[in-house]
Amino acid sequence: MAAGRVDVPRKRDYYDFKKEEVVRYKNGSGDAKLSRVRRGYQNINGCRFLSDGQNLGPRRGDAPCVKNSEVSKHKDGVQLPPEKKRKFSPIIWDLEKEKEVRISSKNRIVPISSFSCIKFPDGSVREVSTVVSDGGAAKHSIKENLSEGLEYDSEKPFLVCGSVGSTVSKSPVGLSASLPQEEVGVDDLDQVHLEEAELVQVHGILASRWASDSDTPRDVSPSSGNYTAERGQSSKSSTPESGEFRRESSEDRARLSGLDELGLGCSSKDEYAESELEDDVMDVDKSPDEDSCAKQLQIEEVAVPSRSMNLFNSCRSVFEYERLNKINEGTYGIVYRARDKTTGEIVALKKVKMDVGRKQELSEYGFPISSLREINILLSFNHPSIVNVKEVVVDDVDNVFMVMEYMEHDLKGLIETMKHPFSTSEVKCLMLQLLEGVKYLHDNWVLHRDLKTSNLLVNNQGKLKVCDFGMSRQYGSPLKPYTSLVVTLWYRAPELLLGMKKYSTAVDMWSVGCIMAELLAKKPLFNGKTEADQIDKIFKTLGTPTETIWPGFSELPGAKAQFVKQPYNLLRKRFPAASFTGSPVLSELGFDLLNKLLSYDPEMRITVDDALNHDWFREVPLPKSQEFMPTFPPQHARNRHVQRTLIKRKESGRRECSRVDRQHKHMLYVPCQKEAFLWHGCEPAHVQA
Ligand SMILES: Nc1ncnc2c1ncn2[C@@H]1O[C@H](COP(=O)(O)OP(=O)(O)OP(=O)(O)O)[C@@H](O)[C@H]1O
Repeated sequence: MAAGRVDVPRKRDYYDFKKEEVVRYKNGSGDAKLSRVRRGYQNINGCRFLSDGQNLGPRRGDAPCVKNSEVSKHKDGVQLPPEKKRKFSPIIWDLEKEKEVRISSKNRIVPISSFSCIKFPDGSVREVSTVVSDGGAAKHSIKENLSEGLEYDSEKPFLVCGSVGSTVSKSPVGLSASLPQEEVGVDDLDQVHLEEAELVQVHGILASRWASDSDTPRDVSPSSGNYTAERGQSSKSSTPESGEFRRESSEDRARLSGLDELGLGCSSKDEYAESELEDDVMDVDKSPDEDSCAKQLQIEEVAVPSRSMNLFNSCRSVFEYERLNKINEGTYGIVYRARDKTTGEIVALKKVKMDVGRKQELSEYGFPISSLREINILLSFNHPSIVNVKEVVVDDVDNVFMVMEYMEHDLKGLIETMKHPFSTSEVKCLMLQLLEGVKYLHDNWVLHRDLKTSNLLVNNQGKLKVCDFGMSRQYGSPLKPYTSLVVTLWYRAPELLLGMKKYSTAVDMWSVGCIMAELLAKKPLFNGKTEADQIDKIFKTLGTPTETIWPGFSELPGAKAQFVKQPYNLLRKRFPAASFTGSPVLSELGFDLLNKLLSYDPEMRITVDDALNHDWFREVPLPKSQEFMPTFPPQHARNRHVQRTLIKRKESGRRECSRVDRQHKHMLYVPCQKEAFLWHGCEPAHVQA
């Protein structure tokens, strides 16, 4: 944690129920703090205060109260999120800027200019517009002194504190640094798009914690390309950046060099860090000056020529890799195993699907937004429990591939093929790694929103990594309404099923609970076929919620329906302490954790930090160490086994695979697809999927 920063129990600050609101107030000293009014008390820095000032202390399970003096403050005394460690900062999507930055799917050229507000060492904030035309040197002008009327001195170092990025491209694909906030859901892509487009109307960036973070600094800075990489893990960046995974070309460098001469860059890392701090505060309490800066600049943007930058232009070619076999296919990507021709390293190549269900994304933005989000987030993240994306490569027909570290299995496939469930100590090992990954996401203000066993990769070294960030998004304070059409049905939290729009990290924790149960039982916990069926299954096991156990439940949009009346929580029956019937057994502590992960009230649901500290991980059997985790034949080998079986069948004259081995059903699933057969020189006509 950075000096002066304090971890705050965020989930308690950002929920939005009818009876409680996240509010900001200013105390006598002018310090603005996040607080919440609920059930007669305010939550300030983790302590509950009655209206008469009496301190009730922290809530059950909360960390001790934070003293005011310990609270990290910026100039307005606003609490700051804990320091985040990243490879570098992700792009921020700004719906407000959508029109300016929208990528035309036809010509893929987006005219847009960039600007920045700069903060001088003396504290004054001024706006600088930057005009970079193709091939031309950068020109910029100081539009106005926004705060104190000080003279601009280009010799002085300064900090850049806010901007709207810009980017353009020609082939193969153009991407914008300021991308809109629409969501891509699993159920109905278009609907999700429209829904979030409507809901997240204004201030895409500027209104959120992430919003006001600077991007143009790096955008316009000559060191922009290297700077973020250099900062590496030490950067808690909540900043949008254009061209993050772009390699800086000599042309770009030349184009940007003029900015350097004029001092348009961060002069030191420390200053940059300070500027980020500034941004967080600006985000929360944006001054009219800053507002006017933004407005002014929006007008400016229309008029000035654009800077042209192609994010994928200098990507390596996919032909640097030898494609070995198809691993799996998801909704948004086809994943192949491949070998780096130069190093011989085995990698996974995820080809971004540009077709199915993505028409609207393509016509609107020229590139699937969910894939861009995934690329952006994964490139910026660096954690042992998050799949590592090494680079992005392109082919000669505009296909984009993510090059990821190769993992032999996904948990879903493993669970389906294993004869016996994981042992308790193996489940603990996997759960700890999963929770570490989720903690990293939540600490970095990202919701995964699609945690499920098929998105958890496992290798033969016993490592677990979270993948598939197509549904993930950044969140902040205050919460904004997001689509509830997220998370694959079986792992979807009840608040999402009931239509809550302002949700937060608890949705991921529910999914973690479902995953824990699945690991123990070797089958999904709630496998509903429709949303109604899913709710029904949850209520039948956990009991129908009431206002008492879930305050605010009855006010949720979906709560008006007639639900099954089941007054008891029957979860323990499915996970007894001892069993003679083959049910998965779970100790008191294990059940306590599972029960807390599956709490109805998202506010009461256990946080990732508390889950990681749960005593279940400290009781025997202790978590197995990774090196002692069982190994399994890799998926492609299992697929090859199935291929051989199918080819044999073909050779023996059988026209169809009439008998599908239940145990290997999932293996058959992949090779039964046309592409896999063509790959292996087979014909799909001989196989029934
Ligand atoms: N790095 C990897 N190494 C090995 N296999 C992988 C890797 N990444 C993904 N896979 C396999 O590909 C499958 C699909 O990947 P992924 O979930 O990223 O695609 P998707 O199209 O986003 O899927 P979804 O339909 O869940 O949205 C995974 O379930 C896993 O089996």
